Amino acid sequence: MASNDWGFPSSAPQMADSHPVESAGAWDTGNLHAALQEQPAAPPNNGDGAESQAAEPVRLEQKIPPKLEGWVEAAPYDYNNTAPVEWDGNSRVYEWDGEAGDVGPEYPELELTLFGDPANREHRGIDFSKIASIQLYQEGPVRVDPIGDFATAGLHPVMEKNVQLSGYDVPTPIQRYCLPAIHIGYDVIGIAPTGSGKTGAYLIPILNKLMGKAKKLAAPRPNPATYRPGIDPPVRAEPLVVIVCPTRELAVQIFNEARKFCYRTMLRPCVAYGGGPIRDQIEQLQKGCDVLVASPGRLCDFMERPDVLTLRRLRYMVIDEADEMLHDDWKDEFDKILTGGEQEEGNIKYMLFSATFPKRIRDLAKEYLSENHVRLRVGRAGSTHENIKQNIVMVAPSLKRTALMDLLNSVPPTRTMIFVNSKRTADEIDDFLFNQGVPCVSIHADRTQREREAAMRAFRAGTSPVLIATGVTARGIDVRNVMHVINYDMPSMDHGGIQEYTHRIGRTGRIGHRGLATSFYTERDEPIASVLTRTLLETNQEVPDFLQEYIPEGDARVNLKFEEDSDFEDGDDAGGGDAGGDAWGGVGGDTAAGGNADAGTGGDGGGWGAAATTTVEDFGSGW
Ligand SMILES: Nc1ncnc2c1ncn2[C@@H]1O[C@H](COP(=O)(O)OP(=O)(O)OP(=O)(O)O)[C@@H](O)[C@H]1O
Repeated sequence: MASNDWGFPSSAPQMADSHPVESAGAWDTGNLHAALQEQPAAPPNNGDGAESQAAEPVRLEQKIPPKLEGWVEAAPYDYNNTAPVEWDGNSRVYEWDGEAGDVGPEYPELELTLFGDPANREHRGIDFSKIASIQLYQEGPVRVDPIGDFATAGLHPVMEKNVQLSGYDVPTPIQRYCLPAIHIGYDVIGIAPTGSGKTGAYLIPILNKLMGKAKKLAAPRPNPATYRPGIDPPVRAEPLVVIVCPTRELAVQIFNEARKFCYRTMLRPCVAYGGGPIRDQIEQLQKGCDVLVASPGRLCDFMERPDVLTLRRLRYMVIDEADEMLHDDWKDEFDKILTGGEQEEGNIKYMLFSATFPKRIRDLAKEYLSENHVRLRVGRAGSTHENIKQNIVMVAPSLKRTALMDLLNSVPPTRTMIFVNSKRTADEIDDFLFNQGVPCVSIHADRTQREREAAMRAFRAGTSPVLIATGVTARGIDVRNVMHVINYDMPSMDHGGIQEYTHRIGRTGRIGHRGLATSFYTERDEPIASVLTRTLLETNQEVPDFLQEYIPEGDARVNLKFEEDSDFEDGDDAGGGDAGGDAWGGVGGDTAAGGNADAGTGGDGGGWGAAATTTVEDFGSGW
């Protein structure tokens, strides 16, 4: 389709021309095509344990539609497939046979499974000049000196190798500060944009710190080389590290990262998540578990079985996607996890991470974190970054489906995530797109875990490059080369509002890559209009005509104010010390005025979440 009535880019070159801030090349077709060529027809080894298991999910109609030009063929779900389910939680981990000292030997075959093909390991296309210019703010009673690179970070040689194998050449800003903070032994709150490496920011230093000490700290476990499940006596899981996150998909993803960083160490990672096979999960735990990644419901369930799990050895508790975890829906589980598992208070370091930062996290932090904790923030909490080009398109509700097809046809076929606000819409859009020949899958809370895992595998493998999801199920999901995020429904202000928008569009433009986010806007979305407009302005995006009336008066960029900042409490900074009120709020402002900002190369205001012209005062002053 050459043109359309919706204002979509009608071809990739037009996208290049229409990008308001980037120099030539940011949106050229070369980037898009290169990314597309990185999607192999056969499932690639993404190092996520998904390589050989792609399957398709359920949808209402199963007749195979004609293939849509440019896309791989849409495949129906195979109800006759009676093969045993390959649960993600059973993916192979490095197993130490107890004889090799603190560090185990290399296993090239497992290395390939964990880290993928060496040819694909480096993170091509990352704009590290941008990363170096990102501003980071430290606040609170303690400050740390950042590391410059991984080589001089004091990592154990095996961890350094694992970092290399993961394709990490240069630490991201949140990693530069988290590594020393966790190494020294502080509690940490880390707030950084979507896709900026928060998982590595806590996993690398925590596991590094435990390396070499596992013999002393970890519970005894059977020798995996000789252990016979069901015959030999099992052990109870006594993890040193627990990582809690809100969704099953994210738990699996973090587990897969932990599998990489635990390679050749004595530390054994496990994952526990709702919907997954409880028996298998218990069997895994009974082989010993040092690092447990879990969704809250299943974790609480296991905590009630003291023969399966105890937290008495716990040293590190990480809460990922902390703001979602603090949602009232999770309150009971959360209280229980933080206080009800035999853990020894005083021995545990707490870490909270998220891209968005509502007041609830700050209150929780005060309750659980030690007074001497480190608070790190990259850009304004909840800000989106300029790597993502954001288009907002006015669409009549009745024409959304047509608009969606036009949109998909107006850019080259690429890995795409489509967000909707209800499970029903997810089903309907999945059905609709499938029947149009679009190779899609969908996930939402009513799907069985088997279907959810099959859908994620197919999406990661590229056999179904379009994923339809409700917002919450896709929190934190990291899939390479998602080039386009579509908000078929704009997030509602009652369910996450602009923070939800930030998390959703953050599925693209990750770790220095570029991405496109297109959001359908209807008259019913008026409640989000004002904060959406300010978000667009903050990251130098084009504001469409129908949102012009929401641009703040005066110098628009200077007058940006965000509700979530307005409840920052003055004088709540236990130590402060840096000039200018030590705020976390500054977005690309003058370092002197903005407190303890680290702008790497001096900052051009063009980094992730950084908008050059806003001042610190606009966002309040500290906690
Ligand atoms: N230093 C690094 N160099 C190269 N790639 C990295 C580095 N750190 C992390 N990555 C990769 O960047 C991607 C995004 O990282 P991650 O998922 O941790 O982001 P995040 O900040 O947790 O995002 P979100 O807020 O959306 O959950 C991952 O694929 C990860 O492997």
